[in-house]
Amino acid sequence: MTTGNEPVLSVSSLVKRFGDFTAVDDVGFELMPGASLGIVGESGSGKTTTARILAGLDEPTSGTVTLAGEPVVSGSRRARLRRAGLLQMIFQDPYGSFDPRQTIAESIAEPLRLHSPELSARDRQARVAELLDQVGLSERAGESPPRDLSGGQRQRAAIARALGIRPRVLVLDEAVAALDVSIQAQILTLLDELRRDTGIAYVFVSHDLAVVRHITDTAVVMRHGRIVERGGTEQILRDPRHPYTRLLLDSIPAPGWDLDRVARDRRALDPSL
Ligand SMILES: Nc1ncnc2c1ncn2[C@@H]1O[C@H](COP(=O)(O)OP(=O)(O)OP(=O)(O)O)[C@@H](O)[C@H]1O
Repeated sequence: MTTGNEPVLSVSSLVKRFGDFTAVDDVGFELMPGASLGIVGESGSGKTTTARILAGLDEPTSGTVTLAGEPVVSGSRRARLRRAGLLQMIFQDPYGSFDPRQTIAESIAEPLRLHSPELSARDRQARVAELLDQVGLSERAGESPPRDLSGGQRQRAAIARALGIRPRVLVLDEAVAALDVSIQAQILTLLDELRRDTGIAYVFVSHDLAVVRHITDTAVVMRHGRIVERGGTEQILRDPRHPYTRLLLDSIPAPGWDLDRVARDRRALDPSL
């Protein structure tokens, strides 16, 4: 078990190769209980591959992941269950992860059955009701199949399902990218509240710096599989050190945005372009 002073998640010297191609190159970071870390970078920078390794969906070529003080090992069902109990992942579009034949409430109950077999049917039902309430979904939404829910409601349902087993870490991969801006704001506010109320920690993968600014305290910037900058999110965004981070910031359309300058800076960073 970890205490408040030990990281709930440690990632060290992580490498992932696909054939000759290195998608993740010597990545390391730590996450304290209740903290929120952003992983930012352009498409193809290795963010999703890193997130998938954390969740056990991909095996690293080398490197280690330690969760709640325990080195993560792959293999047995027991080990997978243990990892899932500590760390859950939320994707951009959770639609495919819901069984279309089940109601949302049934989908939320499923992991409880697996991870908390001691719960009676009645207690499980009560826990599902509590989870729906926690993420702001009505009882009626709980009785609906996933197709009847909006994108924002489905993301709330995915969060409820992930929270059910009380994980220590939630990895969110572009979790609000597919939502309208106003719905994005609602989900981000919900995530803020949940973090405050439960002490859960987030790894928040996003290409959207405005979103990362809202939801994270610290961030790492990835480029070509490597971390090129790390630190407090506000500080990185206010005073970026690496030219690539500056380029990411300059690429956000804003009043006075200079497309030519962005293109020039990009060529300076990547002469092959
Ligand atoms: N299974 C795979 N086989 C081969 N190459 C892969 C595989 N998965 C990812 N890659 C490559 O690894 C690189 C990093 O991909 P990754 O999805 O981690 O980046 P990303 O920063 O999350 O980008 P995006 O936001 O577009 O998903 C990309 O060049 C991608 O093509």
